Parts: sequence; structure tokens; C-alpha cells
Amino acid sequence: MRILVLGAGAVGGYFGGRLIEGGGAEEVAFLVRPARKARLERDGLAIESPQGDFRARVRALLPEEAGTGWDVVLLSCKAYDLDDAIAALRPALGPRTGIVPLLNGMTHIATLQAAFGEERVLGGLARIFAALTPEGVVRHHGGHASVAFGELDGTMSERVRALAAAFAKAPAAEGEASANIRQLLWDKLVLLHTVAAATVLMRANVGEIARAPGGIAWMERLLERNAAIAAAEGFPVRPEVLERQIRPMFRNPQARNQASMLHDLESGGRIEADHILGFMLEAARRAGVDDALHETAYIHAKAYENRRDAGRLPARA
Ligand SMILES: NC(=O)C1=CN([C@@H]2O[C@H](COP(=O)(O)OP(=O)(O)OC[C@H]3O[C@@H](n4cnc5c(N)ncnc54)[C@H](OP(=O)(O)O)[C@@H]3O)[C@@H](O)[C@H]2O)C=CC1
Ligand SMILES: CC(C)(CO)C(=O)C(=O)O
Repeated sequence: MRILVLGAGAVGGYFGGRLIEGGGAEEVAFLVRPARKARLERDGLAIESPQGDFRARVRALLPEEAGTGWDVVLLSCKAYDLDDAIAALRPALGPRTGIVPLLNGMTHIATLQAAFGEERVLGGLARIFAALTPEGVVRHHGGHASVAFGELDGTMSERVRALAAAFAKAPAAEGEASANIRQLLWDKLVLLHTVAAATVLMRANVGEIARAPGGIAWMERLLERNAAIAAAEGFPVRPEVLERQIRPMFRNPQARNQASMLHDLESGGRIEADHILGFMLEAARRAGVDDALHETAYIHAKAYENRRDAGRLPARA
């Protein structure tokens, strides 16, 4: 299988690097922009992780160098770069190239389908806590790292099996082939919105919020509302997932989890405010779910964007 990873940031760099390390794919290359290409060519791709570091020379390609014949594209840009990424990808797509987006959120799927046709687009998501450092290193902050992917109609296709086989050889990265990726996307969104809205609003990680008076109840209120939204959309989070995998984190005073959105915001970077917080605010309103917390989180994030655009963020040391 020939895999083209668009973006060599936290998610693309981590999972692309692990695929190279495992050697389970015929080829893995990165479709990048000029500055990242220059960095990768100078320093190689570096992953620092409690589960093992990795450094290697990798193929970094600009759109005009990518050629065709890729079986799968792993799409790992941020939502605000999606239009750019679509333009960069277009020349690299052959007749049988499938696109597995690993972005958080939902609306990029319809955008990709409109751009490339429904049959090309799979569902996908990443479960990791990682960031790209200013020095260009992919820093995995620890914990389990996995991706899930599948056909949006649930078929266990040949391309899904082949991608799972490539991931099966990758160290420190699980690749789950799913026959129900839409459900997994909603499960992830329920978790993600709760972590993102809570940690961005409070500028603290989950444990720090949990240790504040009323903090656990407040996060659980947000979680309940997100679960109600997913149910109204036709994808109720299964009780065992909600109670065993999601809720315990918000009750853990030692939890160090925080959203990548908080990391981006604290570094003065761009954030996926509309794609995650705006989308869930609209979904809350559609579902008739109390939207007070969702509205506050969204306005807060948009006000940050306005301040950033105006160049009024505090200077960092
Ligand atoms: N970080 C995390 O822990 C997690 C992130 N996610 C989600 O995954 C997605 C990616 O996030 P993350 O990896 O953190 O983001 P990063 O900013 O670390 O990486 C995104 C990369 O995409 C590249 N890119 C953007 N547009 C293009 C383009 N047109 N051509 C080539 N490369 C491009 C950027 O390149 P350049 O360097 O040139 O800007 C950047 O390196 C987001 O939707 C995020 O919400 C999901 C789970 C966890
Ligand atoms: C689920 C979560 C919150 C894990 O870090 C995430 O996907 C993100 O922060 O982007």
C-alpha cells in the first residue's frame, strides 16, 4: 500500500512516522508546504514519545512533486487549512485513491465529498495528545495513540483492510478498522467538545478543573449535554463507552488531559473554533439542548480569534 500523508504536524507526523517505522506499507511520503519540507530535509522527521522516540529521513513532497498512484491519503491538516489542502491534494489523486481524514470534527467530510466525490472519502479520527514543537519535533505527550478509520457506509473494504494491515506493523500506534466509523466520530466529538470547551474556558487541564469546587459537576453537565446532542443526531454514545471510557476522566482530579485547542490557544496559534465549538453550538440548538455552556465556549474562542487577528495577544517570553 502506498500512503501519502498530507501534513507532517502532530497527528500526520506521528502516525506517518510510526507507519514508516513499522515498515508495513510499501511507501509512506508526506505532502507538505515549502517550510516544512525544508525542515524535514534538513533534520528528518523526529518523534519524541514516552513510547519510544523515532527519527528518520522521510520523503517530503510538494504538490507538484507528489505524482499519482497513492492508495490512501491520510489527511492531517487543521480544519482552517482544508481548502488549501484540497487544492494541494487534487493533482495527487489517482482513480483509486481513498482519503482518510484524521481531523477532529465532522463538517470536513461533506466538504471533501463535494470536492472529490463520495466514493473517495472514508471516515477517520485520531486519538492522541501531541503537538509540533517550534523546532519541528512531533512531541507525543503520552498515553495511547490510535487511529480509527472505515468506509462511511460500514463496508469492510479492501482498502480499509490494507490500511489496517499496514498499521498492524506500526509500533506505538494502533489502527482500528471500523464498520461503524460514524458512531466513533460522534463518540470522539462528545469527548473532544467536552475537553476543548472545558479546558479552553478554564485555561486549565481536566484535573485542575476537577480539583476546583464544583468543577467535576460542571464538566459532567457539559458532557451530558454533548451526549444528548449525539443522541439527537442519531448516534447515542453507548453506555459502556460513556461510563467506562469518557466519564471517568472528568472525575479524575489527577487527569492531565487537555485539548490540543488549549495548546494552540496558549501558543497564540489559530484554533478550530468554528469547526468544533461552532458546530456543536449549532447542533445543541438543533437538538433543543441547553446551549448556555456551548455558547459561552464559542464566543470565548471567537473573541480570542478577534484579539489574535488584531495583534493584541500578550507577548510571550
Ligand atoms: N494534536 C492532537 O493531539 C490531536 C489533533 N487532532 C486533530 O487533528 C488535526 C490535525 O491537528 P495537528 O496535527 O495537531 O495539527 P498541526 O498544526 O500540528 O499539523 C497540521 C499540519 O498540516 C499541515 N498543512 C496544512 N495545510 C497544508 C497543505 N495545504 N499542504 C500540506 N500541509 C498542510 C501544516 O503544515 P505547515 O507546517 O506548513 O503549517 C501542519 O504541519 C486537527 O483537526 C486536530 O483537531 C486530533 C486528535 C489529537
Ligand atoms: C480527544 C482530545 C481532546 C485528546 O487530546 C483531542 O482530540 C484533541 O485535543 O484534539
